[in-house]
Amino acid sequence: MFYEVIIPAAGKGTRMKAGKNKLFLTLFDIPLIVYTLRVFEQDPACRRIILPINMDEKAEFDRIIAEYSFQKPIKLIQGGAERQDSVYNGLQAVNEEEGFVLVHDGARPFIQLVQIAALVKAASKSGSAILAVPVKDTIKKVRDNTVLETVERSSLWAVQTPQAFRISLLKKAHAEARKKGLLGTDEASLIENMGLEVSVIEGNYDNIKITTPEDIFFAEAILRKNK
Ligand SMILES: Nc1ccn([C@@H]2O[C@H](COP(=O)(O)OP(=O)(O)OP(=O)(O)O)[C@@H](O)[C@H]2O)c(=O)n1
Ligand SMILES: C[C@](O)(CO)[C@H](O)COP(=O)(O)O
Repeated sequence: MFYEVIIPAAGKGTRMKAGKNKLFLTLFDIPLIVYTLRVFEQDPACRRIILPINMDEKAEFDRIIAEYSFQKPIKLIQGGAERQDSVYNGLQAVNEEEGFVLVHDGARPFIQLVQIAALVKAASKSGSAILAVPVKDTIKKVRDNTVLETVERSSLWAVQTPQAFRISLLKKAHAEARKKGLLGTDEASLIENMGLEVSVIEGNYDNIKITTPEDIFFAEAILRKNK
């Protein structure tokens, strides 16, 4: 099953406190975004990469793409104010109506091909599929530094990317969200908003999103572990 992947890469990396797009930070001297791009470069099922970026950073992305000799088509497009806007803009570059599209955070460099294959297979059946891992911590709702309630942990999963969708379904969900002014933190929530089923495939805990400064150290530990 072939697919195109949208890799949102237009964020500011505010929580990383690096003063620049965290995707340009290096892990053992290689930019974070290179690790993510390499996975899809190596996946024969991936036909094309669509990269929503801040066009002010285009020269840096062009330099990285040239330096690391990516051969697969990578289409740079303008990202948006929110991650959802960047993905929406990316969808406008997906020409087909049939087939599948994946959305994967540029900030998740450790996705593995075997997980992508399982995800696409699940999406081919249900139309929508996400990777997630069971929550390990106790989760509580808190307000004003006071516990409101403890959330039953057995049904809680920490959601990751990629998320895989039938193209027509995701386009409809984004259009519906725009109409309703709905802003979700992932694509699956827009599908759920339409009352549609989303399959969940268990991923692994290595597939972290590099978000805050300590994640760089976790990332380098994962790279050392997987060498
Ligand atoms: N307007 C945005 C915001 C985020 N992203 C991308 O979406 C992914 C996940 O977002 P996140 O981890 O939140 O990245 P940032 O938005 O850069 O981080 P922060 O929220 O700390 O600023 C990242 O690859 C980021 O580049 C994007 O393409 N467009
Ligand atoms: C899509 C996501 O990675 C699933 O966990 C997450 O919601 C992205 O959140 P962010 O704040 O945009 O990084």
